[in-house]
Amino acid sequence: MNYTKEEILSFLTAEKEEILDLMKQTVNNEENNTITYSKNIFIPLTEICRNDCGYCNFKKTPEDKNAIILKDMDEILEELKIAEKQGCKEALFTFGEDADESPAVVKALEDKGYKNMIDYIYDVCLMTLNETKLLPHTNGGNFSYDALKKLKEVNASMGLMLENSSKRLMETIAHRRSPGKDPELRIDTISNAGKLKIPYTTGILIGIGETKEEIADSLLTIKELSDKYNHIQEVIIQNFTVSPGIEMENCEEPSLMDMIRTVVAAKLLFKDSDVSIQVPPNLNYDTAQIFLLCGADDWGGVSPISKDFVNPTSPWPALEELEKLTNNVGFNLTERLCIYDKYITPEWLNEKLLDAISNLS
Ligand SMILES: O=c1nc2n(C[C@H](O)[C@H](O)[C@H](O)CO)c3cc(O)ccc3cc-2c(=O)[nH]1
Ligand SMILES: C[C@H]1O[C@@H](n2cnc3c(N)ncnc32)[C@H](O)[C@@H]1O
Ligand code: MET
Ligand code: SF4
Repeated sequence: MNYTKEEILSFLTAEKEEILDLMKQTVNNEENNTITYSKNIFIPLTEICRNDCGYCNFKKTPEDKNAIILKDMDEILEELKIAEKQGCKEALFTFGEDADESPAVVKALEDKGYKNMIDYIYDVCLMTLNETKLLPHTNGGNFSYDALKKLKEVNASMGLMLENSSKRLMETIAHRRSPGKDPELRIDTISNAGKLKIPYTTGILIGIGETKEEIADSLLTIKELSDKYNHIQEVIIQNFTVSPGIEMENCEEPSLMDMIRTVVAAKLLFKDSDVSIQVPPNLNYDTAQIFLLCGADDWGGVSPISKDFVNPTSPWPALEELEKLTNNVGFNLTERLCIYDKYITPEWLNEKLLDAISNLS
């Protein structure tokens, strides 16, 4: 639907009967009762990052003894093989942005015969396709048009969280040390992915100091990108989660009501667009079911073997448990690939990727 900013804002501030009524609107017209997830393995290629987000518990510096400067291909392949045995179908490569601005990473790349991070990521994804049945999904921050063009060849889908479209946040604890979180830059990356026809995942992070108006703007920004390029397969509504030691350790997590309102608003906005609304179950362990009643229809990547390195203190529910809690509120649970079915066509994928996908079934 095409809602105005005022209408979205009214969803984001709805109370009592009003929010219950909106929740009914999100679910009632649901043609099918299916909630999806992707069985994956999460592999961080590097923990070095040019940004330093106030909420981040992932990034490390080269001085950190345990930092992953650059994960070895052999090690990656070993992990992928274990994942394959467990039936995982997605290799989620998530890592710090522009890590090769750091001399420690440049050195590690040179030692392996690489000049830059993009060439390394490409070869890791290519290895994944050649040596395993898993499909790569890369989420590693902003990439240039040319880098995206290259990575498209070896990724079934890719992703980048918009986080929020507000420039103001660039002056706050959340993003003041993160040039890569400039919304203009993120919108450019997401647009370029659209121009290149890359099936794409994006979303917003709730509870990082944004106003409701800024949430409304962010959702409308994603809607505009989605309408223009049709490449947005899912929108993640992610709640900021405190973990010990982050700069925003003492900041408040978003309330359940605000998450409910945001999921409802996102669902209503994207209802006619065939775009999924994803809420990660591990960040909402006790309340996840409520979001299914607000129109969320995807749990995202769930891993039976790796942790969520971005939110390491939030373990995923076991798949049996996820199924139980999904069934409990009247929905079925179905596995999906990292690329949604409607994108599995030559318009979106090259032959190599189409072959890899047909080998899966
Ligand atoms: O386990 C996680 N998976 C995250 N994923 C993975 C995601 O749930 C799945 O890879 C996609 O749904 C594709 O199957 C992201 C993927 C993106 O493209 C962009 C952002 C994220 C964020 C997370 C995250 O914080 N934790
Ligand atoms: C991979 C994605 O994880 C999200 N992310 C980063 N740190 C946190 C946190 N503390 N809580 C929740 N989500 C977070 C960001 O949105 C990033 O883009
Ligand atoms: C590890 S966070 C996710 C990938 C990237 N660093 C970003 O914030 O967009
Ligand atoms: S959230 Fe991503 S971009 Fe921000 S510091 Fe962490 S790794 Fe870097």
